[in-house]
Amino acid sequence: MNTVSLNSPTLSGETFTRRIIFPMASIVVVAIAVVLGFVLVSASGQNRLEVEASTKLATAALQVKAREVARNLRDYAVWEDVYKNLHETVDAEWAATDGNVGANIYEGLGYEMAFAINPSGKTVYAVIHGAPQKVDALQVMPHGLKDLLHVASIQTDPVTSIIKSGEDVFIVAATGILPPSIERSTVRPRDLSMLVFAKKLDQKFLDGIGRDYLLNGLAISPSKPTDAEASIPLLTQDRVYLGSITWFPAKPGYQLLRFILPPLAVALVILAAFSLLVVRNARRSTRALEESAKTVEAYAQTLKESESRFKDVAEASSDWIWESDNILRLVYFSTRFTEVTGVAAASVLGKTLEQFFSSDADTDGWRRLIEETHERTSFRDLRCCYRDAGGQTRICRLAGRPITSASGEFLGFRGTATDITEEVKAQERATHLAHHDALTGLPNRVLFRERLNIALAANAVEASRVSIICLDLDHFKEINDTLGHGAGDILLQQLSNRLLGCVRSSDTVARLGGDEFAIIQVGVNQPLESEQLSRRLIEVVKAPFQLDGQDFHIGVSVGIAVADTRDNDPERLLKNADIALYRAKQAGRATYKIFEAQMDVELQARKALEYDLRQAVLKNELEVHYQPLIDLEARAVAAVEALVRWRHPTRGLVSPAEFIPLAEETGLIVAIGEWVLETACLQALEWPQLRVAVNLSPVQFRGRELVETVDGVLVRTGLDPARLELEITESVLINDATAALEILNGLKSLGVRIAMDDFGTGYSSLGYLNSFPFDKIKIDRSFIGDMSSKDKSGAIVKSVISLGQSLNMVTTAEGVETIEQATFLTNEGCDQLQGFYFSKPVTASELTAFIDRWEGSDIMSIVAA
Ligand SMILES: Nc1nc2c(ncn2[C@@H]2O[C@@H]3COP(=O)(O)O[C@H]4[C@@H](O)[C@H](n5cnc6c(=O)[nH]c(N)nc65)O[C@@H]4COP(=O)(O)O[C@H]3[C@H]2O)c(=O)[nH]1
Repeated sequence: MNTVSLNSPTLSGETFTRRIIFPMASIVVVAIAVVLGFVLVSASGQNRLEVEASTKLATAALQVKAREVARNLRDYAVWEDVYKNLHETVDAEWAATDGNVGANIYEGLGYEMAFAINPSGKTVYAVIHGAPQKVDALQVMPHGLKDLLHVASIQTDPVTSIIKSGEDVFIVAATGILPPSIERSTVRPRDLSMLVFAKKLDQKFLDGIGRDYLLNGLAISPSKPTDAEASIPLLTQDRVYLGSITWFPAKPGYQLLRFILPPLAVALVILAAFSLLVVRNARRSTRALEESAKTVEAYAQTLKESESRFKDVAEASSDWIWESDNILRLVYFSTRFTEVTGVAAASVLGKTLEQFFSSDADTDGWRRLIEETHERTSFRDLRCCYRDAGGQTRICRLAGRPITSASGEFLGFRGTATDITEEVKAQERATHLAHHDALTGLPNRVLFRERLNIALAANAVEASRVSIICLDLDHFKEINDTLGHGAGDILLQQLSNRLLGCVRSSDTVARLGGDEFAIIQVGVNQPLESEQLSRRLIEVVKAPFQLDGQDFHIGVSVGIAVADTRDNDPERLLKNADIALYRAKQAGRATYKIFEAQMDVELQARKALEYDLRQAVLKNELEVHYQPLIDLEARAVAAVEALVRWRHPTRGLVSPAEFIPLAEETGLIVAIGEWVLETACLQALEWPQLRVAVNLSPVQFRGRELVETVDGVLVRTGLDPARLELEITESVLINDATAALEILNGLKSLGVRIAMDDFGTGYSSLGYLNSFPFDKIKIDRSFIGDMSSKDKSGAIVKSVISLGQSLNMVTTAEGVETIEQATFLTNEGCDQLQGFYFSKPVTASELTAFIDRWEGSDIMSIVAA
């Protein structure tokens, strides 16, 4: 048998090389390759995970910002005043007023552009950098805006997109202008005007996101991102590529490589040199056996050094390395362990993996750790918890693989642990932001809907225990307008705390947007508990709010809808609560209403009537009737009162008492009032000897343009202002006396006459008669009707007539129906009579016939007869 001995003179260099050097060199090369491979894979894995995590974070950040734009936009789009001033009529002056859709959009909310676009696609209002401009939005954003508007017109909620304008990229949100008082189903989507907000993705904006979300070097790049950058593409609605948002993610893997690769390279070079040397020596002579032995020793030493270098490098990485024995007891930690955790390795060595690592509530990492280690299989990316030296729970990501002996015997596990506590916290922060309102910290609409779904799912089996309580602040806008948005924000924060103080921990208080709040209440005794809560809410909101060191009072209207176990649709429940809220507001605010099916029926009927009325205005179904006013001194017709009528295609002639309140509520009265005024003035040209009286609604006094409107009508029709008499009621003066008096003085300066209508029915403050020189007092017909049955009414009529005489005002008695009333009023010195006794309100041609009939004769002979 051939034996090989180191001392054997027969061992040739070739044999030595073949038997000793090649196997050894191969082992070393393979070992280094394995280590190198492991390090490279682990480094690139770490880099990839970092890029993935930061990409998710950046995407979530952009979505949060887009939702913020959409939320802000929605707050404006559901605002009644925006509907009135940018859809029904276009009042650019109103819109440009700070606090409406003017400079505050840029200065307060930071939107570079805002547009209102009417249903035909025309930009009716634009504000750029806070200044109103006459531009076409579709030209400012030629690519993408049209598509976005189309999508917005078929969506209930605002839609957002990335759109390029010139060289700049914007987050653009669009939605239809539609206040909650109008049911969406009654309006065709293409008839809605669109409100558009645009937020520029400029460097300042990106720096803000970068700071909030810990993203380094966030920027917009039109070209392809470099390898060092992570990116998310910016795509329009129709997926056109506009560029990318790029940033520099941390590269923990590269750091590891920087430490590991140089010593490994050195080891390789040394190994190669050593191998060459050994081979050359072996070839030369067997005498080198002794030297070879030394060389082997040196080689072993080099390997050891290499290992120790690897160990040093491993210790320098941010992760720590652990090892367990075959019964899963921890037997080794790299020194990084103590540096990262603060825990002395000795205090943990000997504990099992299960004893040291514990479960992370959000993942099943720990359970998998138990399974994988018992299965003796490799694992990675397991999220587990451990306690640091301070007893704080930290989260780490574990990777490990089994160690086996050459014979395949299981020796234990070896692996790495990465502390990801900060990364997890950042992700949690992003999730929180997406579900909570940034100002108040309350759940936002998204979380509210999630909780509502959960509550209703539980409710389906238990009984009707869930209710939604919708709240809307009364007069919040005035606080915002007078004290500014900062004060409004403080008020909302104080209010949130008060609301939270009223509910149980099982209830949810959410801010749905603007001054809109909603509560999910779970109670056993509904609707009693909701009513009790609503009373409490109204009480706590009534208490004064401290703003700028002063006390401010607001109120809240509350709408309640209780879930029905048979019908658990959250959408419908919210809508019902909204309807109840609307009814609460109608009922005089600072009150609550519980939804009843009848309310919906009434609301639908009201909406149908409102729709018909809008159509009536467009289809010219309105007409003006005239009622004569008899002058008792001239004993002839002195004036006519214009009274609007609606000739409804199916209902016939509808009385103004039915539709004027609705027209006032919806603002339609402004257009109707101007039309009546112009029609009556034109008609009056045919009755040159008569004055014409036209009713003005208190709503027409809210806008400041009434004087301009009346002046315009007088100029257009050419009617002598002295022949026009405007009738107002006391309610005009009650709302805002100072502003109303300013408008009345403006009207008076045009030369028209002003009459106080329905005198006696309101507050009848004599102060009003003092503060403004009315030309006429009209005694309400209720007093005239009661004169015969109640002495008191007769006395009131007498005193009003003498009041008019002493203030030098004409007195007109309305509603004269009998000869007795006419005789009494004549005897008491009343100046004018109006009523069915003489004529009902009739068409213009019928009135002409009436005037012709009495032309030249004493009309009071009717009374005498
Ligand atoms: N029972 C009885 N009623 C009499 C008699 N004489 C006149 N009337 C009614 O008394 C109302 C007088 O108008 P008003 O007090 O200004 O009260 C008006 C006015 O406040 C409002 N209104 C009518 N037209 C307009 C309009 O163009 N603009 C505005 N803002 N309001 C209008 O609707 C109210 C009701 O109008 P109408 O139904 O036309 O009712 C008219 C008229 O038909 C009578 O002898 N007996």
